[in-house]
Amino acid sequence: MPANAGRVVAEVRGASKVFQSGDTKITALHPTDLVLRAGELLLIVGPSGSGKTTLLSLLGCVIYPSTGEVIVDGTNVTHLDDRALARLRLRSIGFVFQSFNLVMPLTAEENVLMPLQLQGVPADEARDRAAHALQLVNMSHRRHSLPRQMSGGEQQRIAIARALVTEPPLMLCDEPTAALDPKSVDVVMQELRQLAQQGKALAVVTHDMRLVPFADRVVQVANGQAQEQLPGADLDHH
Ligand SMILES: Nc1ncnc2c1ncn2[C@@H]1O[C@H](COP(=O)(O)OP(=O)(O)OP(=O)(O)O)[C@@H](O)[C@H]1O
Repeated sequence: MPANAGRVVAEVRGASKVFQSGDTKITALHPTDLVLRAGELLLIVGPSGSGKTTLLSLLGCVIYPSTGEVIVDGTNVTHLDDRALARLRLRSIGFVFQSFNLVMPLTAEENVLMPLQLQGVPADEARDRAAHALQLVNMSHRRHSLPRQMSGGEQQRIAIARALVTEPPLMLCDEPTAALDPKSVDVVMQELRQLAQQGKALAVVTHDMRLVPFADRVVQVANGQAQEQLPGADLDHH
């Protein structure tokens, strides 16, 4: 077990989100409490429009809560300005998306180098760290490939390497397997599981109930209400 296992990496305390569009207010998420610790993979499931992405966006410091607090990597983000929030995201959070979001004209290695270049890491050190990240997702042999020369599963593993190269304690994944064939789903989820075992905290939003066996904990969101499922509970299949 990694030394940091059990450390609280992200916490949502009574956080809610209300979106105002014209005269109407939409409560995307009712007040929610959630603690995410190092060493665990949390799955966030629920039907379309239920509030999953809103919860992930709060954890990701992409939006501010309407009420309550969000604490990431020891920092209460509620009162940070946009720039401080962006710095926190770059330092503490790795994002993985459904559509990989790789930069197409760049090689796998160049994509993984990008966050380090943004952080101003010296070139030699950056190359070593990118090589290590590619090794962690077993993609060293494809470092010179362009995204279009790789399968969806391979591209997602490069995206995971890019997310973890800055060594963030928190990784947030939005439908990371939605564009993948079943075999690649398995490979990608194994990679994410392994990262949890190495001490990262991961939250994964999905519609896909087949991912449940890879999770340590499952939170189900319905109509903006998040509820933690007890292990072995019979989950609604949406
Ligand atoms: N920027 C916004 N402005 C107004 N309403 C929003 C905004 N973002 C989300 N919503 C609304 O909040 C509710 C929850 O949305 P959210 O994206 O969190 O759902 P979701 O569970 O992630 O859905 P999906 O699985 O389809 O991505 C929805 O009713 C949505 O229309």
